[in-house]
Amino acid sequence: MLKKRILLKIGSNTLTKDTDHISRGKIEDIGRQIAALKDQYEFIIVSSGAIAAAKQFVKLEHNGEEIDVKQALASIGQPHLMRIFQENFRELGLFTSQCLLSYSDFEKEGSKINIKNTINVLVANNFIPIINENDTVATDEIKFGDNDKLAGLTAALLAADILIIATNTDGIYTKASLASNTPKTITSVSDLDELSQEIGDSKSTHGTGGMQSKIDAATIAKNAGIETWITNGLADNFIIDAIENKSVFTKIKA
Ligand SMILES: Nc1ncnc2c1ncn2[C@@H]1O[C@H](COP(=O)(O)OP(=O)(O)O)[C@@H](O)[C@H]1O
Ligand SMILES: N[C@@H](CCC(=O)OP(=O)(O)O)C(=O)O
Repeated sequence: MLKKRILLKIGSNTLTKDTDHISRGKIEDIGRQIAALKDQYEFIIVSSGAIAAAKQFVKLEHNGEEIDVKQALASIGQPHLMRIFQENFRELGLFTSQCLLSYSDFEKEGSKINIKNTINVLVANNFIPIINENDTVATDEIKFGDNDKLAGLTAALLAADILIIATNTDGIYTKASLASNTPKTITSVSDLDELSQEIGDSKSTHGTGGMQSKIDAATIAKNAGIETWITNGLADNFIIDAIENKSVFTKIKA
């Protein structure tokens, strides 16, 4: 049976479960679901969380918002993040690998071919590629920190069937419901311009992109014929529940 390919993007807030620490429990929850689904689905992960991982181990002299400090934190945290993935996934019989990519790589035909070939070899050999931005070389101009777009570009390049963006809300809420503090999810939509009208510019503690960047990622996916699901990664079993339609999330049709 031909497996469906899922590109799973995990935001910093999902990985930390909205705390100051990377949650081993959440990484285990994700691994357990991937293991349960592995006969029908193959997974490629885009994971944020390098900066969040570093903050749990170090306090740099300048622990500010400067781009070079964030880049240094990402460099410190990325190996810790990968170690946590590796330790938890190995217990479940899953193998992981790391790919660090830059936006500029998606502008070079040669690099795109290499990314595609490498990841296809990894997946064919049952390794789960875990992708993050190559934060050391990223610059302000190419919008450092926004892994949603990276997930959209990767899903398109690797011809995923579904792009799942895990965040800390039950998908995208209507603006009116947010204003009245009774969040109501937009469950199915195909007009992305209409959807953008519903978005506020708020972000959560560790997040960088906010909801608009998830819609930008969905736009890239849609143009490549890929459906996007925006799901609540804080919930246990969120991937399987979305597949089985047991949870409330936003489906952006291709
Ligand atoms: N219409 C909306 N529905 C849901 N969340 C929204 C909406 N508009 C803005 N947001 C904000 O987007 C945040 C998710 O994006 P972000 O903080 O970047 O998280 P992540 O780390 O998962 O990428 C939500 O926590 C919320 O504050
Ligand atoms: N690439 C960096 C920043 C990514 C980030 O925070 O993005 P997101 O949580 O998807 O809004 C990291 O791994 O910490």
